[in-house]
Amino acid sequence: MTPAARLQAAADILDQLSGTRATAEAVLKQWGQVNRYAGSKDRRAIADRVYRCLRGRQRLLWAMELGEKSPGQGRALVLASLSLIDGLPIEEIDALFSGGGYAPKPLTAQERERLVAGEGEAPAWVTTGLPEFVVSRFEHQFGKDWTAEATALMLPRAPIDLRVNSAKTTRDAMIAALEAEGLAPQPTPFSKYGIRLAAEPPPNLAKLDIYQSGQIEIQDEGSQLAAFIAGAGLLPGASKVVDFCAGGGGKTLALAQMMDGNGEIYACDVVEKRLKAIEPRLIRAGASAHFMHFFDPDDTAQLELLKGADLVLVDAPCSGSGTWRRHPEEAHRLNEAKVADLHTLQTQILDRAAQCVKVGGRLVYVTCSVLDDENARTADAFEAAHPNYDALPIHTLLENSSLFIDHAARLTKLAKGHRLSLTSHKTQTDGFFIAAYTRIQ
Ligand SMILES: C[S@@+](CC[C@H](N)C(=O)[O-])C[C@H]1O[C@@H](n2cnc3c(N)ncnc32)[C@H](O)[C@@H]1O
Repeated sequence: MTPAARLQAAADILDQLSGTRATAEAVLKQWGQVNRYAGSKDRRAIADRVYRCLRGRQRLLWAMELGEKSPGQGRALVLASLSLIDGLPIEEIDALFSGGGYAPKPLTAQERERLVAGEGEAPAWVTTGLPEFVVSRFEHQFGKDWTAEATALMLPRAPIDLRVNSAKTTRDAMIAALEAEGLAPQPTPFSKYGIRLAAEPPPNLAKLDIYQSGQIEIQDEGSQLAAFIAGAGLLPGASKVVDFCAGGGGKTLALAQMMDGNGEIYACDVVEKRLKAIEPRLIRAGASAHFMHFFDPDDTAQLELLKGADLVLVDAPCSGSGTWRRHPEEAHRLNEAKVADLHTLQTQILDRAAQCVKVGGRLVYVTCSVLDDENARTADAFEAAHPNYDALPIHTLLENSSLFIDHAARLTKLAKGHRLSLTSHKTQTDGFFIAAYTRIQ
């Protein structure tokens, strides 16, 4: 493909994305399957352009004087990205937008005028890339750090983190194996089982033997820490662990690793299809002895089966705003009404999950959101409604986490009592919120 044809493809994919709920990754993959003539270099260049446009979306739309819902955004985003992000002069853009062959149509007079005018004085929410309604929340939550927090969350491409399965191998062995593949792995700072790879060039991990044999899993360090903090000092040893919102099983697997073959883990979710995805992962990781369970929120008999747990982890459905550096397209699909609905759902789920913890047992609430509506506010609501739970200070968990976590003192400093927020700015992880409780009666 010519560079110009790649730009047209990126514009088409961006248009397709604005009319779907699918992730950018899925749309790009599907495009590659349909357009077989595109080689791997073409696909990489197109994906790179799409992500540049998604990360800079607010700023680029602003410069082209387009609103959130204006049609024809794909072409405008690509044009503005060439000018404002890549710094191409207008003559070079003209040469690419020639209209010949598979190249995009020539610039209109209006497009030319906007490109020449540049972006002018854009307000902060435009330059940080946050959705507009999130800006006041960030200002309130992070004070003077809010732009640094927003920029770290929205603009850079996130690295790829792996969790090493200690039942099968060691981190040193996996670092050596990845180096032998020509990659440049680094140990993550906090998780003792974490390895970090640069996002570029994207490594094809699924083809590696160490992946296929369950020695490594892809999991952000923040997600590893959430599981390791939840089980700190309790695992291995606890006999009944419930992963109440197990989804695809990222944290189930990390908990299984901590359990080291002891006890039973109940992986629950309301979406059976998601749970099914855990099975092959558990088998690959050598943790297939753990029990899996489909959970219907209206079925009290199922809830009975889960009661008496030593640990219940509620990795609740949330906006996923802490992962926007990986899924920039999701940021612009969120709105205030959805956030309010999520807060209500989270309090309902916590209320059910709390019934499953035995007296003396532990409940840990986790989100991959950076919004107080889903974090502090949901925790406040839970605490107000459950006087039978005491706050469990994060520092006591971190003091008992040395099997799994390094530099715990740095994390302790970030904790506020029994609550801990990880952010892309502060911990170079996806954004996570963790709140821990002990059931006292
Ligand atoms: C953040 S995701 C879980 C991610 C997963 N724990 C991991 O680490 O890969 C939240 C999950 O909660 C599930 N969920 C939604 N409503 C639920 C409910 N009422 N009870 C239990 N799970 C629910 C969703 O289907 C989704 O899989």
